[in-house]
Amino acid sequence: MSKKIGILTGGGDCPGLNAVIRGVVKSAVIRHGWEVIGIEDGFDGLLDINKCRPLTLESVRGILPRGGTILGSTNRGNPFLFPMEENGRTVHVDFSDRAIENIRSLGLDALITVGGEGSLKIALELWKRGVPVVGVPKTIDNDLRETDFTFGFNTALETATDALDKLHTTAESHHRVMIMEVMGRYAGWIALESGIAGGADVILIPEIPYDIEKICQAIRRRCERGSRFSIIVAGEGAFPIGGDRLVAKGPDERNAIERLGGIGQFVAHQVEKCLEMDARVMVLGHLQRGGSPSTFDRALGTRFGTKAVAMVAAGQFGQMTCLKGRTIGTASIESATNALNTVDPDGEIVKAAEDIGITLGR
Ligand SMILES: Nc1ncnc2c1ncn2[C@@H]1O[C@H](COP(=O)(O)OP(=O)(O)OP(=O)(O)O)[C@@H](O)[C@H]1O
Ligand SMILES: O=P(O)(O)OC[C@H]1O[C@](O)(CO)[C@@H](O)[C@@H]1O
Ligand SMILES: [Mg+2]
Repeated sequence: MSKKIGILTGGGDCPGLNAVIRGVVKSAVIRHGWEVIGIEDGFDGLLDINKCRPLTLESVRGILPRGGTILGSTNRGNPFLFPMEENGRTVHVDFSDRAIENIRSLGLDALITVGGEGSLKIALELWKRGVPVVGVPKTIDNDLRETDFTFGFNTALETATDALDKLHTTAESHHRVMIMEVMGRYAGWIALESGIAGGADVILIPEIPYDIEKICQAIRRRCERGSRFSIIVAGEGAFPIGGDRLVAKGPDERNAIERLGGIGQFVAHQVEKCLEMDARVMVLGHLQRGGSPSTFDRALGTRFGTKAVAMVAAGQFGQMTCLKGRTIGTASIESATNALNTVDPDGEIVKAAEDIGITLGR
C-alpha cells in the first residue's frame, strides 16, 4: 500500500543529516514507491503547513557530502511549549493539537524525527498522543543511549583532532599551554576521544571534576622531561572539584537552557597562576558541527535513513534506529532518552587515556 511519510530534523545541526534525508527519500521512493514530505525547521514546521514540501529524488540530488540540513533545524522549537509574545513578554503555549492536526491534514502515515534527546523526547510525546513516529538518533555529543554511536559524532571528532594537530605545532614553538574547549554539555565524549586521538596531555570532562593541582603537576613533569609545552582539551561542561559548570549566557525567554562556555579561559587563568607559563585558549565552537560528513557518518546516516523507512513499513513506531556493533537495529525511544549516555569514569576508554599518561585532573 502506498504511504506518505514526513521527515523533520530537530536540535543542533550536525554533519550527516543530509545523508539521512537522502537515505529516507531514496529508499521510500525507489524501494516502496512512497511519497515523502519534508518539514522545515524542526517541529516549528509542523505548526505551519506552508513549511511542508514534497521531497523527491531531485530534491536530494547532490546533498550527501553537504553539512547541515536542507530542511533547516531549531534547538528551541517545542510544540508542547511554544514560545509566544504576549503583552511584551514571552509565554509558552501548548500547540501540540495543531501539530497533530497538521500531520493528519497532510495525510502523513508516519513521522520520521531525526534529533537528539530533546527532539526525540518531543517525538515520544507525539507518539503517546497517537502519532506514528520513528526516530533517528543524531548529535555530535554522542550522548544518546541504546546506540553505540549517533551520526555526526565521528565528523566532530575528525574536526577536533585536526585542530589539536594544528595547535601542537604552535604550542611547541612558543613553549605554551594550549587549551582547546570543545562541545558536549553533559557528556565528555568529544573531549575524551579527540584528546586521545590528537595526543592531548590533559583531558577535562564533565564526568570527572578536576583538581587544578593535578593538572599543574602533570604539566610540570612534562617540562622536567623536556616537553616545554602542553595541550589540554576541555569539554564545555567540565568543572573543578567543588565548582560548577561555567555558563556563558543564562536561560532567558528565548532559550530554556543556559549556554555553556568559558571553561577554557578559566583553566588558562588557573594554569598561569600556578605555573610560569603562558596559556592560550581556542574555542572550537560551531566548527565542530560543520563541514562535510566523514565516510563513517555518510554511511551511518544512509543506513539509519533506510532503516527508518523499513521501520515505517513494518509498523515499528515509538522506536528509533540504532547501531549495535556493526549492525543496524531498533531501540525504544523511551529507553534511549530517559537518561544520557555519559562517559564512565572507570571505563576502558578513560583507563586507556590514563595508561598512556594523560591526566584527567584526578
Ligand atoms: N527533556 C526534554 N523534554 C522535552 N523537550 C525537551 C527536553 N529537552 C529539550 N527539549 C526541547 O527539545 C528541543 C531540542 O532539544 P535540544 O536543543 O537538546 O536538541 P536535541 O534534539 O537534543 O539535539 P542536540 O542536543 O544534539 O542539539 C528544544 O526545543 C528543547 O526545548
Ligand atoms: O548551537 P547552540 O544553540 O549554541 O547549541 C550548542 C549546543 O548544541 C550542541 O552542539 C549539540 O547538542 C552542544 O554540544 C552544545 O552545547
Ligand atoms: Mg539535546
